[in-house]
Amino acid sequence: MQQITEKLVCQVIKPRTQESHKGSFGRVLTIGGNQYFGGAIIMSASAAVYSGAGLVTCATDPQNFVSLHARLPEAMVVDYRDQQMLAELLPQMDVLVIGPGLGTDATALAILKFVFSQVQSQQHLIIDGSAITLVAQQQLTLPSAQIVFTPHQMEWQRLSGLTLAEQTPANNQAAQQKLAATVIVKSHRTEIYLPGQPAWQNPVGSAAMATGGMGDCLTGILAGFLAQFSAAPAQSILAAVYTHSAISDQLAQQQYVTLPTQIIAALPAYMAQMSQEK
Ligand SMILES: NC(=O)C1=CN([C@@H]2O[C@H](COP(=O)(O)OP(=O)(O)OC[C@H]3O[C@@H](n4cnc5c(N)ncnc54)[C@H](O)[C@@H]3O)[C@@H](O)[C@H]2O)[C@@H](O)CC1
Ligand SMILES: Nc1ncnc2c1ncn2[C@@H]1O[C@H](COP(=O)(O)OP(=O)(O)O)[C@@H](O)[C@H]1O
Ligand SMILES: [Mg+2]
Repeated sequence: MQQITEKLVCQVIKPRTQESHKGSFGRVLTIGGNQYFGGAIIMSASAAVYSGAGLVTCATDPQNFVSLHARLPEAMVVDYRDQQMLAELLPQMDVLVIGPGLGTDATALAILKFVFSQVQSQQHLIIDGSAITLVAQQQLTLPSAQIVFTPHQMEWQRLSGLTLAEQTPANNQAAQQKLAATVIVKSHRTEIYLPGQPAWQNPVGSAAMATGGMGDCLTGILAGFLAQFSAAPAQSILAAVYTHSAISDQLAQQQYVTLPTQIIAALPAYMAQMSQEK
């Protein structure tokens, strides 16, 4: 299996063009966070902002508006039940994230179906957490879009029908081809299945990352990278997966556990470091 390298990350994270503005670095909408899981979508939106997305909006339960603004005043908010507002916002977006903390109730399903009905074929759609569970349970037809699934092994079992023991590279690749989407199967050594490519493995990361919210954080990094490094989406996806774990490894030199919020805070410095390496 091909291993992602730091060199690949440096090829993606380049110094920014000075003649630029927030519109140059992409628009992201993160959708999720019910009344119980607000933290998940706050971490996703935060990771998108801290990894450099130009403009980030968060569609969530209004109960999360105050905490989101307190943590992340850079983000705009919208009520995820407000279909009229969502219909206006969606076409402006380069990247959509759906699922962190969305839950699997009727409200969540209605939001997911609405987003599937509105997304356009050129838009990147990152499907995570509860949204993966809903796609699997409800056997939803996937829309035409640039889809990236980010399941952990249990979510991948729901989506692919493969038990953990059956999740071999060959079986995973066959299941990914059936879905006709990019699939990031998250584990200790995460595997990335991109359409038309041999599989990739992430060689970095450790048990210091085994904390709730770590995958929510990854969705935001993926969104930030896809939004601003839009010329090479496959490379951006690989670089985002590596960056998430490499930052944890740096922090883990001094820490027993590395929190998603600490990885988010360290994103700008890590990206500056990578952008300066030859
Ligand atoms: N602060 C928050 O608001 C948080 C909200 N979360 C949200 O909670 C919802 C449910 O997601 P969960 O993942 O907790 O629940 P799931 O029911 O989808 O899966 C969790 C179970 O899968 C098992 N598992 C097996 N292999 C695994 C692997 N490689 N990685 C992770 N788990 C593995 C674990 O034992 C775990 O108990 C999602 O929408 C998620 O985004 C979680 O991200 C946790 C933090
Ligand atoms: N032991 C580990 N070694 C390396 N990476 C890990 C380990 N445990 C968790 N991770 C990483 O943390 C993330 C967990 O994602 P996920 O289970 O979706 O978290 P959550 O839903 O709580 O946000 C994945 O990127 C996974 O690869
Ligand atoms: Mg998750």
